[in-house]
Amino acid sequence: MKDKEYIIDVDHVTIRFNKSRQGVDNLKEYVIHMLKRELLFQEFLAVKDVSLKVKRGEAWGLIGTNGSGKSTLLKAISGIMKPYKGTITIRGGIAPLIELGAGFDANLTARENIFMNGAVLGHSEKFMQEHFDDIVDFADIGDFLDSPIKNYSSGMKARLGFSVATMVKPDILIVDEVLAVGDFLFRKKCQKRMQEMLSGGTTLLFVSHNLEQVRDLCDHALWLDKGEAVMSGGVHEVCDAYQELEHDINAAKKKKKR
Ligand SMILES: Nc1ncnc2c1ncn2[C@@H]1O[C@H](COP(=O)(O)OP(=O)(O)OP(=O)(O)O)[C@@H](O)[C@H]1O
Repeated sequence: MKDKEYIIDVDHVTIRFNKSRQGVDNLKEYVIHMLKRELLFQEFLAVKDVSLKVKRGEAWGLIGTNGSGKSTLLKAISGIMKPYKGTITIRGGIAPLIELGAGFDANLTARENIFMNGAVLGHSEKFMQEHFDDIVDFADIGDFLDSPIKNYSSGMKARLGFSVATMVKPDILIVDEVLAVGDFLFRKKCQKRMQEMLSGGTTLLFVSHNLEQVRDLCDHALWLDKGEAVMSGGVHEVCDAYQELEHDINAAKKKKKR
């Protein structure tokens, strides 16, 4: 297959952070530490030499324990951060739903935020007016439409974010754990909308600790552990292997406690 047929092509990507040993709270402290040469660069690789080739219309689940690099990889795919090594090629438009409330101004109301988000996404006011009722209906935020977002619960923020991001069918939808805060009914509603988008040809990258949801929605999975790709392939094969290991670790912990 020619590489061009991949809508997302992550090729041997490494992402590096600086974990300096000193906690620095302000510029004065920074200068003092720097002068004392205490502020050493401490390299930390959150993603190590990971490749991920996704074809148009595929749905990939990213799984792994806390801190395994899932969100960091998604941020790099969304263009929020640059890889230290390797390349990422994206052939389509992305709707990233990565951090709760990202893209919203906490001091503005939901109504104002919907229009502001639309403008950021390049939609006209007329277009937003046409879609406004659908967005509000799906988010089901009712009486809070004219309250500032800072007064919203995390579930309400997730509803609004999901509703805005999926208003127009994107080529690629990235959903990172934001649905975890939504209630059961809302999660079901989102799952249905994601399934409809998948049937319509959207490509999905989905991070969740809920493996049942991953199995339901995705056809492929990538398992990350401490930044490394442990396994990638069919969703059931990868989830089975991951759950087997989880089961073994829990059994070993129980044995140790006895
Ligand atoms: N801005 C940052 N600076 C330094 N280290 C970071 C930064 N962002 C993430 N990390 C570190 O990178 C590692 C991977 O984090 P990441 O959020 O990608 O993991 P994750 O698999 O999404 O975890 P979770 O399941 O808990 O959401 C963690 O050890 C985290 O502490």
